[in-house]
Amino acid sequence: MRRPVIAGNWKMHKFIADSVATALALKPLVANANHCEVIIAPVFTAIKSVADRLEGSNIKIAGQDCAPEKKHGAHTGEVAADMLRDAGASYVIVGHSERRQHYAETDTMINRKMHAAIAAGLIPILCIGETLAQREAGIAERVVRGQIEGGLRELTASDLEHIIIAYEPVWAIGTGRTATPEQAQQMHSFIRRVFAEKFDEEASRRLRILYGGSVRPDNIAGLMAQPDIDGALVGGASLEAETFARIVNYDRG
Ligand SMILES: O=C(CO)COP(=O)(O)O
Repeated sequence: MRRPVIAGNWKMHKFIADSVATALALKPLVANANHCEVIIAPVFTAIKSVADRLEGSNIKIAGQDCAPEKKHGAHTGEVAADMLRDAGASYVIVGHSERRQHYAETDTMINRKMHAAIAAGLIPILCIGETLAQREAGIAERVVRGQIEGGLRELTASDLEHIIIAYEPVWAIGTGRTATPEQAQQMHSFIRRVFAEKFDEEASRRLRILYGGSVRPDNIAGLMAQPDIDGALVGGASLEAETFARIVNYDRG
């Protein structure tokens, strides 16, 4: 059985005080959510404050990105994976489409970040997904396969045990246009097949694949009912504690 993961990506939102207030409001609302892992990803500057206030709770912290370098050094503006860990994070989002699109992150760079995250003891959440143009051109699967192969290059079997993949079709992010549960399921099942083919059948059965892109309280249950959807990476709807808690506490039938 794969334990579901519901993660909130706060992107570049919230000052420290608001981050802490949202986290503290969320805490009692998800305290009984034993069916899943609950993760929030605040901005770098708020991680330590949020982590301190959530200590002992069932909410875990993710960074939104990390440096590709493992060793500390002259890398202005970067935050090392072990620094995130030091601040209280146990997960890190890697290769989000906004970083691929707006900050020119390549699969090669994303692969280095995966290695750095794992070396620091963080669980990386590797984001993959095609653009609308790629879907319309009929190359969505080819793109996703390339992102899996590129992103996971030279990871060992034991590394692969610990990663999470998030399928986030770019056309569904922040657009209100969610993939249908069937569209998402189709790609999730493809991702699991590629993973089994490239790596190992057994690990592919344990791999958790999250869906991201306009997830809301009213569409989460339909997505989670699909056999290969193991959770969600939520953007906009994770910013408000009450709304995110409704997603975490989705109707499990
Ligand atoms: O990018 C996302 C999560 O990483 C999804 O964002 P939205 O939920 O706002 O569409």
